[in-house]
Amino acid sequence: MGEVEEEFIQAPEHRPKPDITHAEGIPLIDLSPLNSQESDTNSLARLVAEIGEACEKWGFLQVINNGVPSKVREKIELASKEFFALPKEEKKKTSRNEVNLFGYSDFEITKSVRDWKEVFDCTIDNPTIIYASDEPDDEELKELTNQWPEYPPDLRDVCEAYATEMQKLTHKLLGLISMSLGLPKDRLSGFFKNQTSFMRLNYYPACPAPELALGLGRHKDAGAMTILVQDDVGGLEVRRKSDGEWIFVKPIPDSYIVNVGDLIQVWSNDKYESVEHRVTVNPEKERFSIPFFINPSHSIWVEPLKELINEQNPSKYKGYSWGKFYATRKLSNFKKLNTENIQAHHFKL
Ligand SMILES: O=C(O)CCC(=O)C(=O)O
Ligand SMILES: [Fe+2]
Repeated sequence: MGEVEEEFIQAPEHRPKPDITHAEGIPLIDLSPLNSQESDTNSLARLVAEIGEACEKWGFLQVINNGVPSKVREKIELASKEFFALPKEEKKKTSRNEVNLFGYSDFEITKSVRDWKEVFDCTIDNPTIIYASDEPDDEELKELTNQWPEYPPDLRDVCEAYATEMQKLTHKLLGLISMSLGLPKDRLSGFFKNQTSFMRLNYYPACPAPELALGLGRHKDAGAMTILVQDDVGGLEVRRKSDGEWIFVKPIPDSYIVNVGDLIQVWSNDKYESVEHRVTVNPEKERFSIPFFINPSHSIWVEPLKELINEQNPSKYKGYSWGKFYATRKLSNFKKLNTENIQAHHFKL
């Protein structure tokens, strides 16, 4: 076991399997009905039904003809490679810390095991408002802004251009998800005014012990929804709802992977579940990915949507403050936790 340090080694039951199962099932959804001006009501209704089915059966889907220009994606992928290729001392000039929660880090722990990765985080709203502390009664707020490295000099511009495109895609998807729940198109979008959304550049270096370590341990995304772009190396695995099997998500050029996060699970009162996923590493190849985490305002109280609950389908959650949840999560990056990190399922009734 000497090939990687102890802190990266997963317990035997969480190690990747040598024979990966390829996902035929993760639905591939064509968003072109949204792009044409006079798209007929039938094609839109079909799209809404496909989205609903994917959210219910998989919690994951991939979208093509998504309206995101390839150039915007190519530029951020290139800039990300340039940034992570820099010497560690250079990258560490933008290290995130308890004051600056956004920036570079080579240290993240998921479910008590260290991930084989480096990240660069930046927030979307400038500034982003969050609660200053995780104390329930402390109303003090603080403003978060980004730190940008000197190299590559265009990193800020390409991230901002990418974020603009992701916002457009976010609102298309939130509209489709709302409609698929039988709700007005704009039912969810209001939660995202003064959002706490952020994006991350992920770098998974080649790993000498891919059978022992993971690039990112099993987890669910705590926010509303995530839109991810991955390169052609592959490594993302999703836990299939039907049988709990880990399924490899095959890279598809120009597609974006979308997954339901814990908040959509709560809002939909468990109709759409947030699904576990993880990232395996490769002995020869490094891998890059870019998740865009869509999170509501710190002021949002999270609970099942009233229209979706009734006597037959009572609320499955007690409400919680997104802002306090988020502050607890963000600050926990800088604390050594002996207990499980805060999770949406802790609010289950
Ligand atoms: O790198 C990936 O493919 C997945 C990343 C992810 O799940 C996350 O950062 O939450
Ligand atoms: Fe994730």
